[in-house]
Amino acid sequence: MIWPTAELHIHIEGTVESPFLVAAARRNGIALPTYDPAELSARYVFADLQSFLDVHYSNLTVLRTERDFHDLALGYLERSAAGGVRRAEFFFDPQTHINNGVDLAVVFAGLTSAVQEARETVGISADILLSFLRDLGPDAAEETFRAALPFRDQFIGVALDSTEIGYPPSLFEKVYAMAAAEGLHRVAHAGEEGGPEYVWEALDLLGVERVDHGNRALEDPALVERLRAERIPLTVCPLSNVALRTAPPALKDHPLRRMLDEGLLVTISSDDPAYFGGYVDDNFAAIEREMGLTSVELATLAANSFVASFISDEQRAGYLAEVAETLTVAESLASTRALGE
Ligand code: HPA
Ligand SMILES: [Zn+2]
Repeated sequence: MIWPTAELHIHIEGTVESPFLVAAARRNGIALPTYDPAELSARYVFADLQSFLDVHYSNLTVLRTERDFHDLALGYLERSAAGGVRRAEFFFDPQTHINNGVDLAVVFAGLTSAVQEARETVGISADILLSFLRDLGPDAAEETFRAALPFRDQFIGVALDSTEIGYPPSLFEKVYAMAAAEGLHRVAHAGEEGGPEYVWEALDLLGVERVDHGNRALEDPALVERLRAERIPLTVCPLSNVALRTAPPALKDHPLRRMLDEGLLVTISSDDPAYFGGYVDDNFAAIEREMGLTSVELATLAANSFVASFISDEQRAGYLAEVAETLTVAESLASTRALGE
């Protein structure tokens, strides 16, 4: 079953599939360790977040031109639309590209034209979140934010990613206040590798509307209560967590089970699908298969994604009706199967 969903935790740079990487490297004359896409993908075995980020940032030197960013984002939007995604709110890391010598105007031009094209061709609604690299520190984030202000109408919010431990949300209070003053949405990665205190800080000091990952919030009962009471969404990425060893190796042991049981507003996303084994539909298929989630639970996750997304109430109502219809179909298929057994 393909569930209609909103994908809320997706790094556009993490959608750089190996064949695309090789093609862009050849076009732009950038050296890669190998030009065999299968060999590149075979190297994607990670011990933790940092070991992934090292490979990821090294790959991203291939992205140079407006076309590169356009084709990357369009490829993601088309692929995810085919997997049921109706709405995507994707991150990009401006600092990575600026540090690679690419002008911010080039990045925005490519991404924004892809968003427009995909809306027309495959009917997906998408918006862009500007994400700061926490390991480059608060001054760099503020400088990046000021550099992005001329493009204010091309992104709807700010985010925080990269190496978590040692770079707590508190460092970024000022830049988040600047974003709030601009009327931008605010989200942040917290509790992926960092402890519950990172999630508290993201809520209390950055004023985030959603927490990206948030897995380690479960270690603190008072925090779980806060997330539940305030209906704060967690954008959970099951296949990413297994690949980066931030969850147990077997999906059946993933904290998603407890999050659902605790009544948290959990959503499912793919994070960096080119590296972690799949897109949102692949994540749904994996949790259904490995965790034995019921159709009602899968529908809840799909509905939660629209509840948590930055869309109008009218759009939300339309998407939620679609989730309800899909649940009806899933349940009738299940009862037909049961009758045949
Ligand atoms: O999962 C992630 N965590 C932090 N930073 C990232 N940048 C890309 N993916 C990630
Ligand atoms: Zn992420």
